Amino acid sequence: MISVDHLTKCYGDFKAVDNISFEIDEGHVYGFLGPNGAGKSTIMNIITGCLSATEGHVRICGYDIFEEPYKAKRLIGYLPEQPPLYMAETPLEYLKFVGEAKGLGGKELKEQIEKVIYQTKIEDVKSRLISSLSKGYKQRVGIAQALLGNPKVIILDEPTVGLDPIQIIEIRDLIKELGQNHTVIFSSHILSEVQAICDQVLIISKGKLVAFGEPQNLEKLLLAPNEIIITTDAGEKEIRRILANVNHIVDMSIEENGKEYTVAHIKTDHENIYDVSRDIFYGFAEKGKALLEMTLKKTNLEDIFIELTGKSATDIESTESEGVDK
Ligand SMILES: Nc1ncnc2c1ncn2[C@@H]1O[C@H](COP(=O)(O)OP(=O)(O)OP(=O)(O)O)[C@@H](O)[C@H]1O
Repeated sequence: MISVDHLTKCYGDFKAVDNISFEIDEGHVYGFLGPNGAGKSTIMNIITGCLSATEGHVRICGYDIFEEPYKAKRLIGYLPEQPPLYMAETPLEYLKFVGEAKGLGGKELKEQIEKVIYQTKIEDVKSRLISSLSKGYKQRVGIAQALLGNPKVIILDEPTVGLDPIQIIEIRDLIKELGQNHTVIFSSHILSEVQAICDQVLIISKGKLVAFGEPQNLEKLLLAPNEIIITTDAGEKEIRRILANVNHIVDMSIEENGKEYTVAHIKTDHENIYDVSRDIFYGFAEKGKALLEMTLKKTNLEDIFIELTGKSATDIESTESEGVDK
């Protein structure tokens, strides 16, 4: 349904999104999880056609967002981080305005407005000025405008930020409900939130996609080793040739130190690092090159985990063993 292919976005010299690729299937709730500044909003703004990309492609149901923006954008409803609300209007007036801008009119517009007001539970406030509504209700009005036109995909950028705990629960429930009839993508920097709502989670850090998987495996994904360090007697060119045939390598750096061996740091997004280390082993064996040493290491994923949860792996282990003792 959504295909993101080698997407990169630079702001001047700064790479906010770095060569990201992923596929989104129909009918699930996807969470973009990452610390502040990870690049979540930038990716969402590009997917929705609000921002250009430096490199790469985004296709919505086969339509390229840059080449066929009209067809692609009709399939998406978007709530940006700052909801584009007109404070001096009522939700009814605002939804009429947005609906008309989306090409709706007459009976169809009236019916759709009634439907989104019902779905987002804003019936009681529909005739009050938006400026007088609580943050939670303003967010609901923002979601209502995204639903107009019945788009297949709903994209919500940090929809629970700034809400009180009760409003947060209500918006999370609403997202789950929307997931029954739409493909929903939302962003968050709260691990427990995406664990509670999503079918699939994409973890973004420093502009890179560092993990993609089911929420129940998230902690495992974040705490698993994701770097393989090899020492070999092959040279840099040969290493690159061999590793080009190994899947799930997302990054590598090679130190050729002028001695008879070379050290390569290889990063992988595979949830089972042994599948990757096995392929590397056979790749070198096939070419008759010795692997003198191979080490598996956790890199930045544990730091991301700590940033998202405030807990370290040791905290998690001690909580688990406390649970066992009881
Ligand atoms: N217009 C811009 N010009 C320069 N840098 C930008 C611009 N917009 C975003 N950035 C930078 O790009 C990086 C990614 O920003 P982005 O807003 O996409 O992150 P995010 O994951 O959505 O974070 P947050 O949750 O804090 O909004 C940040 O370092 C940010 O400062």
